Amino acid sequence: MTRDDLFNTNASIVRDLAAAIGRVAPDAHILVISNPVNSTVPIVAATLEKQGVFDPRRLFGVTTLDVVRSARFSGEVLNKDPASTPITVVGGHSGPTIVPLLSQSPAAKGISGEVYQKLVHRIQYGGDEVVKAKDGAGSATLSMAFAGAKFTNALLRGLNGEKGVVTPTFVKSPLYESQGIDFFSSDVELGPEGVAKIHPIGPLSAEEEKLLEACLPELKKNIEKGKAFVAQSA
Ligand SMILES: NC(=O)C1=CN([C@@H]2O[C@H](COP(=O)(O)OP(=O)(O)OC[C@H]3O[C@@H](n4cnc5c(N)ncnc54)[C@H](O)[C@@H]3O)[C@@H](O)[C@H]2O)C=CC1
Ligand SMILES: O=C([O-])CC(=O)C(=O)O
Repeated sequence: MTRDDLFNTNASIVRDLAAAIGRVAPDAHILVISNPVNSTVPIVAATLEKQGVFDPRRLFGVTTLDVVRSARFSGEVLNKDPASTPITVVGGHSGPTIVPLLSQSPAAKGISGEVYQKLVHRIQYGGDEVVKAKDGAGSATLSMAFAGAKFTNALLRGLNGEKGVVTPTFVKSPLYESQGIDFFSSDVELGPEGVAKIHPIGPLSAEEEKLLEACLPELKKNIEKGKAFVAQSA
């Protein structure tokens, strides 16, 4: 079971929730956790667009668990407290679309070879590992609660006017729009309106260039699938 398999169940639920939000709370900030995030975020956007109330500053796909896993697993490899190994993760939220930028971390940039390959694989497939282990009984409940709270707190700090609150999140983004990929996760500064500034992804290592190459076509498919679902909905 991959996150994309959840599409058939979750797409209509997310669409209907988005339509209700558009009707009764069009100014709400919407934090989407339901999978597949790469498709459900475009579904929310397209639904709100249909209603004429979409504000891209207020819609977020929660990819924080990938950031939490990256810090945790890198910390294990380096034998360091995860708090001291923060990692930016860009792209989307499923397998090959999850691109951890270890080269940008002073602590993790030296990890290489087989250890690097295994670490990246574990970050990309950590969620699937949990889903398999729970064998039909749900997903990463507690760590998602932690990640959801972490992202929500960051957003609330930004909304309250705190400066310099920056974290990766999957938003409507200009970074790869020219390639038909108009949603992307990268570091985003959060401010009084929600999205204040979308940061570029910065310098990549040769390995990360390859990871990004694998990410983009998959992400494009996932986004298009979400949009097509709303276009076909009555
Ligand atoms: N973004 C992320 O990093 C993560 C996303 N997830 C996603 O979060 C979602 C929930 O995961 P779990 O809590 O493990 O699943 P779960 O199966 O334990 O819980 C799903 C809940 O949704 C309720 N539900 C079903 N249909 C509904 C409807 N039409 N309206 C309202 N509620 C409804 C069910 O009664 C159940 O309580 C899944 O889509 C999962 O893939 C989970 C972990 C991490
Ligand atoms: O795959 C799932 O349903 C859960 C998930 O997103 C994760 O743990 O990252």
